Amino acid sequence: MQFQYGGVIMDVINAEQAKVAEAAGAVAVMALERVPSDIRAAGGVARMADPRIIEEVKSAVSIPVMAKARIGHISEARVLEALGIDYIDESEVLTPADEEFHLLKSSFSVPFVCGARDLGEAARRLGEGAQMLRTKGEPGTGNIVEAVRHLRKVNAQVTRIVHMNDDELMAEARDLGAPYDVLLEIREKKRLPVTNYAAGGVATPADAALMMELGADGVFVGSGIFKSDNPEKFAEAIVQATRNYKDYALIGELSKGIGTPMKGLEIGALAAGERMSERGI
Ligand SMILES: O=C(CO)[C@H](O)[C@H](O)COP(=O)(O)O
Repeated sequence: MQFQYGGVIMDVINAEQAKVAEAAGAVAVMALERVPSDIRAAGGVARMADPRIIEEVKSAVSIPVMAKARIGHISEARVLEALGIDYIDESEVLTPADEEFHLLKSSFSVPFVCGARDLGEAARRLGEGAQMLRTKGEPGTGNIVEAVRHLRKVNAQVTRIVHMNDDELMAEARDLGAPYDVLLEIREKKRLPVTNYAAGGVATPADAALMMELGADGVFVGSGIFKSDNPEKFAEAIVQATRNYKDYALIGELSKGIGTPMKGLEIGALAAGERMSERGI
């Protein structure tokens, strides 16, 4: 299953939030225990959500339901597969279970989305069988700067390999730590072979529009909606802004009096080890 161009996927922690997301026009919801800014605040180990909550979310909406498993946590992923979830996010937002190996996603019947900061990470996740990508950004910060950095980087690297000959491509595969056949496919298609949504730090309608402007196929939003002071309004405005990202007058209207966005975090203020995007590379 590939998600539509211009779609928004929203993190939700219960059935009530899932209904808000569906009513706003989200193309899918992501069930998790806490949104990333609350995961940061809580500290400790972040795990797969309670299956009961996942089932409640599944019963509350008719759009696809995703859920997160820890990186390399084969058993969490198998449990989610058995629950009949539509997509699994092998996510750096949760505490990694395995610091060396990602899941062999091609051995599952359920599709996976994975995060990447650059083309090497993206190609490795595709080589393992991911069927959707997302640039990582820095989740739970409400700060778009890392999402911009990662999206620009992946796109620049794709553009670079489109112009390479076969010898150059093999050396690039070596340098990126990327499977050669995945790079061949990207060169042939002149883009990533799967849908790539931007994630991590989208906090306003204009942030979502910026991701589309920079070439994302859609956006993931978690904290930016449910840690704002008006989740319904933010959810609707972010969906509209993502779909109509070139309609700047509309985005201005959507942003008027929308309320207070989530409080953001300066990336430089994060202590060593607090960057979720550095997990699972
Ligand atoms: O991991 C995710 C995507 O799969 C989260 O949905 C996303 O990163 C949320 O970040 P934020 O809370 O900053 O919107």
